[in-house]
Amino acid sequence: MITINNVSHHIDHHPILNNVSLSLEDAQVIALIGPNGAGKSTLFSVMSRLQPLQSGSVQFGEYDIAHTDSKVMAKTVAILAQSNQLQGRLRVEELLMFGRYPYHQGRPTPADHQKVAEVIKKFELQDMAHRYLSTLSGGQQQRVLIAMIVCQDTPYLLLDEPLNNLDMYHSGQLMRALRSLAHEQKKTVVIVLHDINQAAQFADTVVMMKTGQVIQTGHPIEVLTQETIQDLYGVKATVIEHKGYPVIIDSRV
Ligand SMILES: Nc1ncnc2c1ncn2[C@@H]1O[C@H](COP(=O)(O)OP(=O)(O)OP(=O)(O)O)[C@@H](O)[C@H]1O
Repeated sequence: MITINNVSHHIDHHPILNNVSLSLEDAQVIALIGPNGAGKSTLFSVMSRLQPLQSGSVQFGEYDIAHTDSKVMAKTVAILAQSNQLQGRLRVEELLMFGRYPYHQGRPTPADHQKVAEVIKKFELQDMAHRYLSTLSGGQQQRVLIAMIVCQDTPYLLLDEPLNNLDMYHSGQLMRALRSLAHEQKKTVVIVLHDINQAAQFADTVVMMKTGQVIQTGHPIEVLTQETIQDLYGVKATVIEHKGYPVIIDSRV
């Protein structure tokens, strides 16, 4: 369970997060959606301790982020930030092994090699496993970064806009892989998504944020309505249902 209680955050006296409280069950895919500047990345930064917690509390299972050792946190929460600099002189499999660092501390064991091999297969990276990161396309680099996060094998994963640069095939493949991590391996996956239809199709829970506040939380079919889309984005949309999940069409023409 992720428990966020009354988290507020200011930057230079400007309120960025305003009393955010959330209780999110484990073993599900949670999509965090909302307009640009809503505070999604800031919430992730605070949750993953990239920015200090100014007020309130955040707990991942039994671990309160304010009182948990960094080594324990590294085995509890993994984050993909919105922008990442990759060291080009590393090969793909070396980067993935880097994700295992909290376990091997620089001396990989057969179990670490096995985990890396498993993730390479799951994310269909076999053809590029030996290539240098500098030779990969933007979308390929993004897929490799996500695979590294998954190698970290934490119960909680926070991914900020993981579909950036991914084509239709790889977006769907990634969302399915994340869903299988959540439902089969009982990981809790929180993803910031701008593609509202990916959230509608693949998330178990949607959290809507606007101006630093959570305005709605629930199953996609309950919360992704014409009214909430209008409220969230100021967009007039048509919402239809397909196989039990909503499909949102921008009806401004
Ligand atoms: N270092 C900073 N200094 C000043 N303002 C900041 C800083 N970082 C973020 N902000 C502001 O905080 C607000 C929330 O930003 P944040 O990046 O969390 O939004 P977001 O919901 O992730 O947006 P996007 O969808 O555009 O990535 C924005 O208004 C942003 O301009």
